[in-house]
Amino acid sequence: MLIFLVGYMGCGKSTIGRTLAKQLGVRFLDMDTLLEQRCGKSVAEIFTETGETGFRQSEREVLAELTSEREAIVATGGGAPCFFDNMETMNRAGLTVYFKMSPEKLAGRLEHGKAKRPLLRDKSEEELIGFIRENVAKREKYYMQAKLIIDCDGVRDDYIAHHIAEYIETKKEQ
Ligand SMILES: Nc1ncnc2c1ncn2[C@@H]1O[C@H](COP(=O)(O)OP(=O)(O)OP(=O)(O)O)[C@@H](O)[C@H]1O
Ligand SMILES: O=C(O)C1=C[C@@H](O)[C@@H](O)[C@H](O)C1
Ligand SMILES: [Mg+2]
Repeated sequence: MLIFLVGYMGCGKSTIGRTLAKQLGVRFLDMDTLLEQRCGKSVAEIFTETGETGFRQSEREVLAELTSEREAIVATGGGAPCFFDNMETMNRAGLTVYFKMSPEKLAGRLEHGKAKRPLLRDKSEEELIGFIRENVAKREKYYMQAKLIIDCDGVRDDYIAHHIAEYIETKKEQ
C-alpha cells in the first residue's frame, strides 16, 4: 500500500513515518528530501532562489513521480496537500493520513526548528503562534480530505504508528 502522511510542519510526519515504515517493512520516502536531492539544494535555498512558486512546482513534480510507487510510506511536505490538485492526486493513489495537532503544540515543537523552514524563519517567538493558527485554519480544508484523520495532541508516537498499522490491517480484511 502507498501511504501519504499529511499535516502541518512539526506534526511528526517524518519521525513517525520512518518508524512505521520499519515496522511494516516498507520503504520510507520523504518528499522534502526527494526534492532536495532532485534540485541539489536545501528546501530553504529552493525558496530563496525560486520563491514559493518555484518550490511548489518542483514539489508537484516530485509527487507525480511518487504516485507510480506501489508500496511506501511517504512523509509529504507540510504544504503539499494545499496546492494544485495534490490532495486529490494522493487520495487517488493511496491512503492519506492527517496528523491533526493544535497550533499551540505545533508552535512548541517548531520554536527550535525555524531555520530550516522558510515560512517560519523570520517569525519572532510572539509572531509564531499567530502565524501557525492562521496558516492551519487556511490549510485544514485540504488536510481534512485525508481518508484517515488522527488527533495527535497528547498522543505518543508509538500509538499513532500502531493506529495506522491497525487501520491498514482492517482494510486488508475488507
Ligand atoms: N513525539 C514528539 N515529541 C516532541 N517533539 C517531537 C516529537 N516528534 C517529533 N518532534 C519534534 O518535532 C519536530 C518536527 O518533527 P518532524 O520533522 O517529524 O515533523 P514533520 O511533520 O516531518 O515536519 P515538516 O513538515 O516540517 O517536515 C522535530 O524538531 C522533532 O524533534
Ligand atoms: O508547510 C509548508 O509549507 C512547508 C513544509 C515543509 O515540509 C517544507 O516542504 C517547506 O518548508 C514548506
Ligand atoms: Mg518532515
